[in-house]
This record gives sequence, C-alpha cells and structure tokens, in this order.
Amino acid sequence: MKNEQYIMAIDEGTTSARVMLFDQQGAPVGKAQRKINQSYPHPGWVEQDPIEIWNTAETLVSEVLFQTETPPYKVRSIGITNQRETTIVWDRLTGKPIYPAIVWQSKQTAEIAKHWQQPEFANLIQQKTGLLVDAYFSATKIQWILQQVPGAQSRAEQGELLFGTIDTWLLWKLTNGQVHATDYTNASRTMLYNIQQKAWDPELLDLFQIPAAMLPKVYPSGHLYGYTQDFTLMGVQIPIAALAGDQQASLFGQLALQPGMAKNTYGTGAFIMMNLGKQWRLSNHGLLTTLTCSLDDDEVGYAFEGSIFSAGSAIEWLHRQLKILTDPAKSAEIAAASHKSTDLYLVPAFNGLGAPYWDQRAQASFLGLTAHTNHSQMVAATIESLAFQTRAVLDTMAQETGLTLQSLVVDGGVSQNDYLLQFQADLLGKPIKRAPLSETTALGTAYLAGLTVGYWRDLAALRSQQPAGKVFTPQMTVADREHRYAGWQAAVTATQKFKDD
Ligand SMILES: Nc1ncnc2c1ncn2[C@@H]1O[C@H](COP(=O)(O)OP(=O)(O)O)[C@@H](O)[C@H]1O
Ligand SMILES: O=P(O)(O)OC[C@H](O)CO
Repeated sequence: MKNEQYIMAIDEGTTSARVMLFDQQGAPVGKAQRKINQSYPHPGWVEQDPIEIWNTAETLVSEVLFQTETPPYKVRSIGITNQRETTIVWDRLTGKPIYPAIVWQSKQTAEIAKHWQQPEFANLIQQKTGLLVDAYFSATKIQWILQQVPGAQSRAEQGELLFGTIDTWLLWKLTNGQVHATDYTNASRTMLYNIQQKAWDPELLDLFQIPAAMLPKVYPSGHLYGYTQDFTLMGVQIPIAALAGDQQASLFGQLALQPGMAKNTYGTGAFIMMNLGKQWRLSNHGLLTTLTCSLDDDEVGYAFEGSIFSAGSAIEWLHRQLKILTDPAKSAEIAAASHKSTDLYLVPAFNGLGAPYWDQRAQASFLGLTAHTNHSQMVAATIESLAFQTRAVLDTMAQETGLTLQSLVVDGGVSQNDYLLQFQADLLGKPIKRAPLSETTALGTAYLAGLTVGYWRDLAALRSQQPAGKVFTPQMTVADREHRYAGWQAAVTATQKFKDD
C-alpha cells in the first residue's frame, strides 16, 4: 500500500458487520465482513449477543489492517455507524450486559408500546420526538429490560447500569469504558430525546421510568468522541471522530444534504429518508421526523423517514427458512426467470408493518398462490415487496411535502439486485440511480470522521470526487404499473384485516 493515511469505518449492520478503509479519494481500499447471529427466542422477538457484536468488530478491525498491510498508526480516524434503536443495558463497573441486545425489529415490547399508543401519550411523544409510538424504538426496550431483569430498575436508579445503542456500546468498548456517548441521529431514535430542544426529555424519562443516569452524552455525528484504548490496535490511540445511525450516515454518504433530496437504503430493512434541512415538521401520514448528521451543533437538521421493517430479511427468510434460495445474491437471476406477470404478493410483515402502515400486529402473508406457483415466482414476489413498500412511502412523502422526486438514489446490500431496481423504476415510473458503492453507510461515517480531523477539507472536496452509478429507467406501461400497485394495496388490506378479524 502507498504511504498514505486512511479513514476506518466500522459499520455494524443488523445482518452483518463490516470494517472498511477509505483513501483520500473516498475509494474503499479494504473491507472485512462477517455475519452477526440473530436469535428468535419467541415469534416476533429478535435478539443479538452484545459480546459477539463487540468481538466481531474487534476481529474485523484486525482483519482489514492485516489484509491491507496497514499499520494502525496509518488510520487517521475512525467513524462508527450502526443499526439504530437496538438496545443494550450493561453494568457500569463490570461492563457485562444484563440482557441480550434487543434488536430494532423485535416485537417483544409490543404490549408496552400499545399502552403508550393511547392518544394522550402518542401525541405528546410525537411532538417531542418526531416518532410514532412503536416497539421499534429504544424506549420500550429499555423499559422491558428494567422490568424483566430482577433488580434492574433499582440498580439503574442507583446509577449502576448504562444504556446504549450499538454505536455507544462499541465506543465504550473501544475506549475501554472511558466514554459513554452517542450522536444526535442515534439519540433521535430512542423515543426519549426531544429533537427540537436537543436534550433528553425529563417528562418522557419520567413516563417510561428511565433514570437519566443511564443515558449517554449526545454530540453531533462528526465530533472527537475519544481515542482507542484497545490492544488490537497495539496501543495506538486513534481518534474516534464520528458516530452516526446507519440511515442518516447513508444520506450523508450520498451527499443528499439539501432539503428535498432523498435516498433509499435496502439492507435488512429499507429506509427512505428525505432531507428537510432546518425545517422541523411532523407527518400526519406515518412518516417519522428524525435528526440528520452534522459536524457541529448549529448544523443539525431534520429529515422525514419511511422505515420499512422487512427488506433483505425477507430474502434471508427465503434462504434460511424456506430454503428455496441457496444464496441471496442469486435471487435476481431466479426472479427474472419467473416471467413476471403473476398476481402473487408477499406482504412481509414478519415483524409487523412499518411506514406508512404502522401495524405492529400484522403478520406476513402470501396472496394469489395457485397450483402453478413456483419457487421463482415466490422469489420475484418477495423482491417486489420491497419495491411496493418503497412506493407506498414515496407516495406518502409526495403527499406530505408536495415535492415529487425526479429520481431516487439507492444503496445497501440488496441494491446489488438488478431485478429489484428495474422493478422499482417500473413501479415508480422514475429512474433509479444506484450508488457506485453499495456501502454508502460506511462511506458516510468515513466522510464525517475524515472531515472532523481535517483529512478532507470540506464538502466541496467530497462532491468533486463522487463517481456516478448505474441508472435503471422505467419500462413498464402505466396500466401495468397501476394494476400491480392496486394488487399490492389489496394484499395489505387483506393482511391487516386477517389479524383484526
Ligand atoms: N444481490 C442480492 N439480492 C438480494 N438480496 C441481497 C443481495 N445481496 C445481499 N442481499 C441481502 O442484503 C442484506 C444485507 O444487506 P446489508 O446492507 O449488508 O444489511 P445490514 O446493513 O442490515 O447488515 C441481507 O439480508 C442479504 O440477504
Ligand atoms: O441493518 P439495516 O442496515 O437494515 O439498518 C437498520 C436500521 O438502522 C434500523 O432502524
């Protein structure tokens, strides 16, 4: 390798963790990746092991340095980005988690969330946090852990326990327990953070009975959080200069920084985010308002988000549970062999439905099966379900903001799937631009960490070096497009009604 310095991005996604090195041109020069196990102790519950998450991150850091023959002192700074909302509570002294990580997709707190969905609470919570009450966010997960683990509530009140999302956990481990902090983007997903005042909200902490002493300090995403104290890095103290929730990091990585710019990241879930700039506004139709990445306090802005709970996870289900797919990467080819045109729909409500439906009770369904349905049609319907959910969110965004996107930029693991992107373009009647690097999330946190330490001068320097990606243009007729979308809407209605009945 050349004698230059690099920025390291630690991207802890739901399905896998990646550690990447980026050079001054913003090009990836190294990548190490490993799956993270998920456990499903009961239907709808999703948990992970915080120790596995940490060990994997540590191993990947060594792996990428080894592969690229980079000594640790050549890492100018580190940025961490993460699956958001996933909740860990640990002992301040021993550093041991008191319960597994409750993953964002998990529905084990649905009953608690139902209580807070009563209008008098739900309105207050939306006004303060920009969020719609759901088991998705951290607040009910913390509440559940404090209630379920014997003695946890009183230990938390005595200041013995700490809460963190995955960024906070990794930062705390990397700094050997010296720094307990998070950034605005992650804090804004806890349902405890007042996004206008930019402070933990005492009234909400009181409601959820969560002691303030458990909570991390909050800073802008690009900030000097601390220095590594980890033996893997051979004692080299590398600045940790960014933390960012993965979806906001991707918006930053796409440099979608002007109001009205939007992106979709198809990972385990899919998350469409539209930048609102400094304009705080709330949705009446199932969008969330959330905070965006910045390099200082004054620049923190807002975004509308449509959160889709099942995207890559539905493809993983075909692979791991149904076993009709040997490899998710083969799904595009198999779907293309289905010769389309079937009215088969998967409503992938494996963990309820997110935006714009917000139905935590809904369960997944396949509709339109016939004696002729084959596995390639089921694969196609699964991929298409990502596009249908995306259209539902984008229609809502257009309705709320009056802004119609001319095109959509996309990234994330599933964006490698050509069948999906062509169908998405067809269904929206708009071009889809695939980011040249599917790991835009990692790139976003690398940008933040690099800008914070002066590795890059400014945003203009980054803009000038962004390459263009592949564009998918719509080919479907308007009649076909509307026919398919009407079929999807009917399938969602039937799915929701099934549970109601
Ligand atoms: N070519 C592909 N077609 C369809 N799905 C894919 C493809 N490649 C990866 N995936 C799916 O993408 C998901 C991983 O995407 P990624 O962005 O890495 O997720 P995360 O950040 O949540 O870990 C997995 O669910 C995997 O099954
Ligand atoms: O793991 P991903 O990339 O689907 O992202 C998860 C989200 O951050 C959950 O809100």
